[in-house]
Amino acid sequence: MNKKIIVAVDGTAGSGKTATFNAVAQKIGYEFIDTGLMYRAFTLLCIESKIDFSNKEQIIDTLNIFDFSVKNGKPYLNGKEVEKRIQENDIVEFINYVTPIPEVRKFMIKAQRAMVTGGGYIEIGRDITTVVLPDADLKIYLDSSVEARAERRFKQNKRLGIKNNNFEEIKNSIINRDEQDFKNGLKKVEDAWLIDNSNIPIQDVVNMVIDKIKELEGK
Ligand SMILES: Nc1ncnc2c1ncn2[C@@H]1O[C@H](COP(=O)(O)OP(=O)(O)OP(=O)(O)O)[C@@H](O)[C@H]1O
Ligand SMILES: Nc1ccn([C@@H]2O[C@H](COP(=O)(O)O)[C@@H](O)[C@H]2O)c(=O)n1
Repeated sequence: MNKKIIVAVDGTAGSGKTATFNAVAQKIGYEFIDTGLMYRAFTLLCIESKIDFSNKEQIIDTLNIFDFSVKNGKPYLNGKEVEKRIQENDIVEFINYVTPIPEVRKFMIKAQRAMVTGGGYIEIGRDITTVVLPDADLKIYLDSSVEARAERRFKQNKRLGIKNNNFEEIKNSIINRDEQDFKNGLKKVEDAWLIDNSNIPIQDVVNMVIDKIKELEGK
């Protein structure tokens, strides 16, 4: 019986981490953890709590009332399902106030590490290969051009009926999030497999990754 492994994935905003690795996890029977949902849900809680985002102490204090869970693949904030809400534009507008705060990252990293209790997990984010799961069996860094990412997000927002869907605003938002993510430590580590999917259909990326996981399971 092949042994399931731990897969850690980092990558730039909108590069396709969720769509690609959710599909991989479903096809091979792995648990899928999207750590970005936690940061988005926490940012929503800060918005709903009407805190002053320039006041770090208020953001840190909000951790005390932050209860996050995933049920049937959907994110829940303090018992309320928030899957579509946390993809709205105001989340991205405020998230860069939240993600650089060490106390917030420490809280999230502890929770994200505890979710992976052995083989059979795929965890995605910005600091998974570097901080959360540095000993993962397979590390992947997913990237695409800014143009490709903006185009995809624009089309995705249209499909989801997200309000105020503007291509240039999306492109600038991606550039700003990249800038903050790199400041927060996003990088391709030496032992990570770089996949640039700018011109690779998602299904081909899914198949490439599954082949690699199967190879490593058999070792
Ligand atoms: N290889 C690909 N070719 C074309 N479109 C893709 C590819 N991979 C993903 N997409 C599409 O790009 C969009 C963004 O993908 P996704 O939301 O999975 O990115 P992400 O990295 O998880 O984003 P975020 O960092 O904001 O959470 C989705 O519409 C997805 O279907
Ligand atoms: N491990 C992580 C995951 C995410 N972030 C920040 O949260 C933002 C939202 O994440 P998405 O994957 O849904 O885009 C993201 O832009 C990062 O700034 C993080 O810092 N660490």
